[in-house]
Amino acid sequence: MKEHFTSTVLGIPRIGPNRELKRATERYWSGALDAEGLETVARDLRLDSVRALQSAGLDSVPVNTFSYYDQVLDTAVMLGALPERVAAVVDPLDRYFAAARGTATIAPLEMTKWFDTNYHYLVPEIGPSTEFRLDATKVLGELREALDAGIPARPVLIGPVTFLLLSKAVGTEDSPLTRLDEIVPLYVELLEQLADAGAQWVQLDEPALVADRTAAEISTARAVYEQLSAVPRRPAILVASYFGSLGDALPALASTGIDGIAVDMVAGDDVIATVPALSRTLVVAGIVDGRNVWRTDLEAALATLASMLGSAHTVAVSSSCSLLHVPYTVDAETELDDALRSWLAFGAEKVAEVVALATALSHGRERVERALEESRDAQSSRAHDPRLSNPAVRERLRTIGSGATRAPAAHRRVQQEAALPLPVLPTTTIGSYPQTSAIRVARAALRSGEIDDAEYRARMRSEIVDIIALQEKLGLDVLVHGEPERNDMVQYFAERLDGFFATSSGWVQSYGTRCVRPPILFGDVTRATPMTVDWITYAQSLTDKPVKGMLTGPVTILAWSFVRDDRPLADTARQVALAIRDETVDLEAAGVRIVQVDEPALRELLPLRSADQGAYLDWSVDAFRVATSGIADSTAIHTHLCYSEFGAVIGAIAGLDADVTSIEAARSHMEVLDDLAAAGFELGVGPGVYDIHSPRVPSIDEIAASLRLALKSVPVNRLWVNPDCGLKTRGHAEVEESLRNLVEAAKLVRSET
Ligand SMILES: CN1c2c(nc(N)[nH]c2=O)NC[C@@H]1CNc1ccc(C(=O)N[C@@H](CCC(=O)N[C@@H](CCC(=O)N[C@@H](CCC(=O)O)C(=O)O)C(=O)O)C(=O)O)cc1
Ligand SMILES: N[C@@H](CCS)C(=O)O
Ligand SMILES: [Zn+2]
Repeated sequence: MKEHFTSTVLGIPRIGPNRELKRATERYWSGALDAEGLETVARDLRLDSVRALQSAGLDSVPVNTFSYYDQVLDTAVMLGALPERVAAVVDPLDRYFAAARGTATIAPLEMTKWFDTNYHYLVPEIGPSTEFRLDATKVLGELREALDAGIPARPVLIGPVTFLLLSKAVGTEDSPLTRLDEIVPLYVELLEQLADAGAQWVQLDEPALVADRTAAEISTARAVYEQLSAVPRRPAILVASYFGSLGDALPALASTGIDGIAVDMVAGDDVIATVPALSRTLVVAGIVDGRNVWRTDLEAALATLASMLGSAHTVAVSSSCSLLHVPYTVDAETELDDALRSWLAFGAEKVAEVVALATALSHGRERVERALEESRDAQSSRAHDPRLSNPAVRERLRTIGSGATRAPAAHRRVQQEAALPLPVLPTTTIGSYPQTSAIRVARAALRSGEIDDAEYRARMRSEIVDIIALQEKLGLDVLVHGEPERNDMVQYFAERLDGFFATSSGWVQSYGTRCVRPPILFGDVTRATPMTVDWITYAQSLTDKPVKGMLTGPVTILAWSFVRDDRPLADTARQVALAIRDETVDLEAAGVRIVQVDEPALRELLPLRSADQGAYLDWSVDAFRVATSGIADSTAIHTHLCYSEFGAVIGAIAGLDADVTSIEAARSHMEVLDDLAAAGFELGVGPGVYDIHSPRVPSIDEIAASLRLALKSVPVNRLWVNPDCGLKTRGHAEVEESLRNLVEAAKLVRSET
């Protein structure tokens, strides 16, 4: 075995402790900062991060986990696999951003969920025109930068199998995986270049191996790593898995000549002792949770690690996955009470936990007695805190039981048409209108005390006046209030529910420069007072057209929060559902006739292994039904789904039993409609008729063509007309033009029916 290390993490956040990279990149895009200025910000952030990891005591430090946008896009650049359409952009940085975000004339790469996280990657397009060619500039640069600073740097790269499994075939039916024999030689060349540059170890990430894989795919992975490990001049190879168990891929990888395997001991349950070949390999034990924010129970972790050592393995301690998914440090949180603070570990605190565990393994637990004691105290404080348990909500849920349902859909439909007549092909939007800088500045001013609550509300009301006026002018049929008052569709609710607390600086990258501040769900969840009724009723007071109530569903609230790990997720989902149910009832009592309950993350939480999916779909559908079955038959429930390949959840979408489902469909050319029909879906549906992820304004003809296509799969009396998703990231001018065309297209197609 090559000389091994004892402590590491698989990756680190990169957006900057105060979102410095986000701000610098957005300034570069707007022309306010040049490329050199942007690179200076980036280099300073990289060096600060790796120096902090070294001084915290890690003896192997990941590098090349920095990215200007996304690590999968970086890998595509490294392999020469950008689509031909961006080649016309001469400057490499601008070409990179063109692939990520598109330009006025170039469509960007598709963006999709990174496994079951709230991070999104760009999907490489592999086809006949792809000519792979190695360009290792980025990784070699970041390696050199760290080595020059005296850091024991370990370059991190996406492995070849995962890269191709995450790519999509374009212009061919052949799976990208058939191109392995073209990219493996590039990885061989890369290993040689990294060795020459002084890398002792390299990390090749293969998270795709924790999902269900065929025997053929696993033996392909084995063959790849046999080939790579046979390279004579190379760094030691660590193959990293995360987000679940490797299962059969573990013995397959262990049988090759690789030097280390990282296993996720939080989300996975691989049993190291059952794979004898692992005794030749460094086992990098991902025992510190890289995805949630709870402090590690160090005693329990030490016991697990000791049993691995007992079975004669060489072990290094690590995070279970990259720390990209957690905020930088708890130290930045100024508004937490001491008890809550003591339960948490963000990025920096997780690194300290890794170091404490590794020190205990190498030098004995007495060296870290203080850390062990603090960990024990935190476990005990959390277990006994009265805020964690609310007997009333538990009792309420027991009485609701399972299987909450409404009357049959056909009956509801009659009631709803009588309560709220609408034209055929009703037009609507998904909820949010542009979150302008004026809105965010007002919110920042409220936080800093520069304006008071009354002034803030007045400003938001004035936004709502404008948004309602715009929709009336455009002639939309079902209006929304535009969500100006929401910092985020999950955080807004979490800030108003008991059982959650919000962070002040806990930013996590969602995609590109877009970040979220996931709230922390720590105790039983209840709703003290209505959360949205004032805003919706105000919007309704401004118009005779119906305004939709707008809520986020229980599964999405959980998916985009850090959730408690001391209760089953299914129970917590039902508690959140009850809070949303109470809100639907209050909206209805205030005269609202349509309540939309968004579940864009329904697909995201789907377990990666099919064996676990059925149980998840059961409880997630049940939670939605608990949330939406408290109202009269005459009140319509709408839902909205996006950001997904819906395949495995199509049946569940039907199971939600929402009266109308708006669903992302523009990019898949309405294919989802046939899938829904095949799953027996017979309710209202609003397939998105244009993609809101791009500033491009769709023409009337284009939208009309989408509607005609949709009408081949959905009867006219069930079809709604709406964009793919909310408009919060778009600008006012393009929104107005796009929606004008949407309304015109609906009129045109109505005249044809
Ligand atoms: C639909 N999506 C969402 C996901 N997850 C969520 N939790 N929420 C989502 O909506 N996952 C899947 C997708 C991902 N998509 C997006 C899209 C857009 C964003 C985004 O725009 N994020 C914003 C931050 C949003 C926010 O919290 N805003 C706050 C704070 C705003 C702020 O930064 N204020 C400044 C001062 C004001 C100024 O000068 O502009 C400051 O504090 O310094 C708010 O509005 O109050 C982003 O900017 O990244 C995320 C995911
Ligand atoms: N109502 C939300 C859904 C986003 S998925 C919005 O319009 O932004
Ligand atoms: Zn959406």
